[in-house]
Amino acid sequence: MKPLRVAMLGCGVVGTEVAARIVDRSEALAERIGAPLELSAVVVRDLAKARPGIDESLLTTDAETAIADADIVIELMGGIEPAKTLITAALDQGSSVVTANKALLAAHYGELMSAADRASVRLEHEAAVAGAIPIIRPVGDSLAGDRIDRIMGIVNGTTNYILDQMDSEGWDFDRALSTAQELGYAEADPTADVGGHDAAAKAAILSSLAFHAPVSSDDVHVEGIEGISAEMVATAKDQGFVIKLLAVCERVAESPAGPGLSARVYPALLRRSHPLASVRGAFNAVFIEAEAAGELMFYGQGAGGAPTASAVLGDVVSVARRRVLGGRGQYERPFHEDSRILPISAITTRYHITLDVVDRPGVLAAVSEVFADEGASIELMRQTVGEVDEDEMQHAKLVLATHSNTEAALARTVERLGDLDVVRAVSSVIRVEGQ
Ligand SMILES: NC(=O)C1=CN([C@@H]2O[C@H](COP(=O)(O)OP(=O)(O)OC[C@H]3O[C@@H](n4cnc5c(N)ncnc54)[C@H](O)[C@@H]3O)[C@@H](O)[C@H]2O)C=CC1
Ligand SMILES: N[C@@H](CC=O)C(=O)O
Ligand code: NA
Repeated sequence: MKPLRVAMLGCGVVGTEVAARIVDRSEALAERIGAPLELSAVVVRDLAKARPGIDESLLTTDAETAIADADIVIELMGGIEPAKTLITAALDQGSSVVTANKALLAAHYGELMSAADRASVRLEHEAAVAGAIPIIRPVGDSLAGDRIDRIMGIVNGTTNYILDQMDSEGWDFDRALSTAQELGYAEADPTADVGGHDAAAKAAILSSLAFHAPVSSDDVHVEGIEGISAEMVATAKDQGFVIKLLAVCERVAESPAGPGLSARVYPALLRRSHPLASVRGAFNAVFIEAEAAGELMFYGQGAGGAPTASAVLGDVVSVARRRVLGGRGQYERPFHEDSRILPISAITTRYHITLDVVDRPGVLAAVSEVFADEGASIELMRQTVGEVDEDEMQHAKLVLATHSNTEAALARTVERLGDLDVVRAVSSVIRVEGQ
């Protein structure tokens, strides 16, 4: 059978691994597809850069010609433009596209999927969420007959690596981040990882698929790990917790703002016995709660060249098979459910609040009064003796674990605690997830 021509756009950490495998595994891939794959072009920015293992004659800076000449296009350059224009051109001419670009998908999911639909081709993106872990197909296809109620996961390898190295090795933030970059886990601009935006893009894609409604990255409440200090990591550890950057996507049946969907990303405490607490390094894990299936858990490498290449190549085999067999496969489109996104203030969570207080009678009463006023309640309070300051005032550290309450009530409580005379500083506020 005639070879299927594959153009690859971008040849960095992931692209290098994908190109090498298309060549090295050509026989096995041809068997699985029913036709050989031919890497027809590798679009790069810099032709002079050494790329061991890649046939130099394939390198080009001319993306348009490479696409025009291809049956399948793999987009691994990242970013919104020119990726969006190039993918659209590929789809419009009838080529199937495989991408790992979550930033682009989370911003323009509906538009790009419609372009694929119009041209009766596929736009596959398994690598865009949780790297090597098969999660797009399970959520979008395998569970399409069920009702997904909640997804909670670690979906960013870089931040999990950073938090894990701080927790287990006592590394500082900067050292952990630069090592994550060296290992190929981080985005070209690592503030996307650290600021939670990469995880938010993944939460948007998962929410769209799980809830059959358009959810974009702008709909996701995002907090990153910039504010997580070595002290917070150590305190969490002392108390039997670990800090993880979590993505939570859920259907909320009741809230002060009514029913709706919530998608959010923030660092949170998990008990060390929680299954997500043992997710180390750049690994990811995703828990799904579905009405009929019950609980499901997916675990594996969420970042890095080779693991991501595995997901990309799975998609390449899938779209190539379809070209051989004919037919485009089924898409659910347009999304048919309401995407009423709830504000974070309407969501129910729990907080751990650490206060630096003056150690004198009446402190606990003042703190408790604020909680009572705001309708929030304390589950646990722990006080440890602090330092004596320059005014010879004895300080104490007060850690308060709250019961579940709305974010609005907890935020107001924290604000009012900070205004109390006896509170020198609100040292940290962090949510708690899991049992
Ligand atoms: N590195 C990882 O672990 C994972 C990455 N991804 C996604 O995969 C994509 C690629 O990521 P990496 O390989 O890590 O990034 P990278 O930065 O290592 O590679 C991107 C390559 O594309 C090239 N490029 C960018 N714009 C270009 C243009 N206009 N023309 C030609 N070449 C261009 C860059 O020069 C670079 O060599 C991104 O969308 C990323 O979000 C997804 C999952 C995991
Ligand atoms: N930068 C991302 C790469 C994979 O999606 C991450 O760290 O998870
Ligand atoms: Na995946």
